[in-house]
Amino acid sequence: MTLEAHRVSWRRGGTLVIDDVTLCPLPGSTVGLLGPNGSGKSSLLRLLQGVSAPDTGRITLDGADLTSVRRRHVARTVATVTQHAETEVDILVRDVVRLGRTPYRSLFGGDTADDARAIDRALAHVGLTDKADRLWRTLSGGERQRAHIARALAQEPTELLLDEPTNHLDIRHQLELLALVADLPVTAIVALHDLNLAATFCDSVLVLQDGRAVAGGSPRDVLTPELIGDVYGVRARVAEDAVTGRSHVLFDPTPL
Ligand SMILES: Nc1ncnc2c1ncn2[C@@H]1O[C@H](COP(=O)(O)OP(=O)(O)OP(=O)(O)O)[C@@H](O)[C@H]1O
Repeated sequence: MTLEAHRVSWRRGGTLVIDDVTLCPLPGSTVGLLGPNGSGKSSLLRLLQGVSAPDTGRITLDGADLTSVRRRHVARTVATVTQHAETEVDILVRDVVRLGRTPYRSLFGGDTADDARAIDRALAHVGLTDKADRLWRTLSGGERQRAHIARALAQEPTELLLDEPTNHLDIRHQLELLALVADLPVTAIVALHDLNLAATFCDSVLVLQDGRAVAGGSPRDVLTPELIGDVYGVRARVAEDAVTGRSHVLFDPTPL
């Protein structure tokens, strides 16, 4: 399965929010979407999800225009974890995760053995098995975030779109979450602010600035002091970790 953006542009309220962006992830890879606040990361994820359609260009799923693919197929194939997906309704954690199985349901069916297995596996993956029967609103922010990830995993997608999934998470859970995503047999596109997490877990990164893709490739090639200075307006040094060979970004608080 491949979910791709081909030269997509999207205008909102007179602004070109996405400007001629192409993204063709390698199947199974983890792609980091980087860029400052307002650069278009969430907007590109919306287009990839099919929630909004680009004004020009195409989003394709396995080569077919996303607008022509059956909604149920998209709902099974593409899972999304967005920010601000909150509810105060009294619902159990397990039921939140169960929502991921909705695209597999028949109109009158209850849980199948496959549903139960997928829900249990997803809860275990994010370390929430022991909280499955808790009320959702009693979870901490980080636990809620992990429950959202579990919902997406229960869907058993081939494409996973995540918008700043490490928000709210402590460092251990940030690392665990991205390690989990990177190891999943899915193509994951992850909007991230933390350049070091991107360098550690992403196979490739796409950097957006004012809606345009200004750099793309391996974190090592893309995350240079020049690029970070140009795009984020901060002074940085980039070192190579002697053990992993991965880039490590060190920020200098003095202005550029
Ligand atoms: N409906 C809209 N009407 C007008 N402008 C919009 C609309 N939706 C998004 N924008 C603008 O598009 C730009 C990109 O927003 P987007 O949320 O995609 O950025 P982002 O990179 O995800 O930002 P952040 O890192 O702050 O989450 C912003 O300037 C935003 O104000």
